[in-house]
This record gives sequence, structure tokens and C-alpha cells, in this order.
Amino acid sequence: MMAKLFRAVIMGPPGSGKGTISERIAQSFGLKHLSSGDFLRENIAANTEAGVLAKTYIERGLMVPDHVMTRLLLPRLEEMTRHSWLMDGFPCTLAQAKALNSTCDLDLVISLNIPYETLKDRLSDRWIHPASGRVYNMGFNPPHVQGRDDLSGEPLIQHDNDQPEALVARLRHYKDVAKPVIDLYKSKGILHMFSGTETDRIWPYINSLLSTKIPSRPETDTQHIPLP
Ligand SMILES: Nc1nc2c(ncn2[C@@H]2O[C@H](COP(=O)(O)OP(=O)(O)OP(=O)(O)O)[C@@H](O)[C@H]2O)c(=O)[nH]1
Ligand SMILES: Nc1ccn([C@@H]2O[C@H](COP(=O)(O)O)[C@@H](O)[C@H]2O)c(=O)n1
Repeated sequence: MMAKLFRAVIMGPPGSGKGTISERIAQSFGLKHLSSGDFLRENIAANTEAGVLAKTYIERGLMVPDHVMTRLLLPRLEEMTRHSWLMDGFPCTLAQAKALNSTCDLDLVISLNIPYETLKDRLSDRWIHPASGRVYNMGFNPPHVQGRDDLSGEPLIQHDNDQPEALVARLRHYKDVAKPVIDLYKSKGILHMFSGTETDRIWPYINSLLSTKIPSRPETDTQHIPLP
């Protein structure tokens, strides 16, 4: 018999560890990690209509408008009828949350609450492999060879909008738009907030919460299934 499918969202400001924790959840519980940032980058690389539009915002360090995000992501989620998933970075506005709500019922929302100083330190030290989206931090998870991706050996880059000047505006914007989303999920009784400065200390709490919600790893979700 097929296990019940599980749908979750992870929210948090830039640098709060959504991607890092999502990877751990995906590995431990067999949920498929869906990253809105990766979807955007794939669409930009493929020069889709939405990708071309999204690029003009991302290049300026701005949030992509709701109608572009929903047009891009909802059809992908609708296709995921057979898989349990964890969505990272979407929804991040109330309009996106309402649109998601009309597509599926979420089981759980994780919200990460990390102090500003910690975010600033992490992001100024974040290095990315643009082709794969693999993320490093020079202190927390450094690459084997400095400045090079572990798997491909290709050069790592830093994003301008990870630097402190751009970060202040990004965090202020996140606070404003995320509050009504957090309130919505709180009112539905599915919000779980985790605060702290270290992913390794937050992770055991998330792990034990999910262990109570996803008792066994669904057989069909243990393999890596590429998106259509
Ligand atoms: N020092 C330190 N770095 C961490 C910790 N957890 C994650 N990181 C690093 O912090 C950076 C941000 O983590 P991500 O997982 O990319 O955060 P995110 O919330 O997905 O960020 P966005 O993609 O900008 O929304 C990365 O360089 C991680 O390697 C931690 O506990 N300590
Ligand atoms: N709901 C979202 C999610 C992301 N963006 C834009 O994409 C950029 C990269 O996202 P990461 O999660 O990989 O950091 C981000 O800086 C935003 O410009 C968005 O607009 N809306």
C-alpha cells in the first residue's frame, strides 16, 4: 500500500539555512527537495518566458513578482502527484501562499528564525557552484579545495546580494512579506518555528518533529526522481 503523501514548506530569511536543512530532510525522510531558487535558475538557463522575466528582477536583487512565481511553480507542483515533497523558498508572500493553498493542502510549515548578525556572517562567507546550486560556507561546510566545487572542480562564485549592503534591504523586505504568511500558517495550526544560530543545533529538533509526522520513509520517494 502506498504511504500517505506528505507536503511541507520551509520558510526563512536569506541565509537561514533552508537549503541546508532541506537537503538533510530529503536525505533522512525521502521527501523530494524542491527549491524555488533552483527552479528560477533552471528557467533562466533554459531561456523560458518566465525565466527571462525572472532574470530581470533577480539581477537587480529584487523579488520575482507573485504572478511569475506562481506561473512557474504551481504547474510543477501539480505534476508531483505521486511524491512527498518539501518546498524551499516558496511561498514567500501572502499572495503566493493563497495560490499554493488552492493547489494543495500542506501538512507542515517549518519557519527558521535566525538572528541578523548570524545571517550576515553566513552569507558573506557563502560560495556557490552556479551550475548545480551546491552551496558552501568557508567555516561550516568548506569545499575540499578552496574556491572549487567538490564534484565538478569548477570555480565557485559569490553573489553580490549576499554582501552586507544588499542584505539589510533583503532582510527588511523578507520580514514585511513573510509576516502575514507566518500568521496564516499559524492560524491553520501547521506552523513550527525554530530559532537559533547553528543549523546543527536546530536540526535535531526538526528531525524529531518530522519523525513524529513521517513515521516511515515512503518507498516510492527514496529514489531521486528527476522533475518532468
Ligand atoms: N557558519 C554556519 N554556516 C551555516 C550554517 N548553516 C548553514 N550555513 C551556511 O550558510 C549559508 C546559507 O545557508 P543556505 O542553506 O544556503 O540558506 P538559505 O536559507 O537556503 O539561503 P537562501 O538561498 O539565500 O534563501 C550557506 O553558505 C551554508 O553553508 C551554520 O549553522 N553555521
Ligand atoms: N519565492 C521566491 C524565491 C526566490 N526568489 C528570487 O530567487 C533568488 C534566488 O533564490 P534562493 O532561494 O536560491 O536564494 C532570490 O534572491 C530572489 O531574487 C524570489 O523572488 N521569490
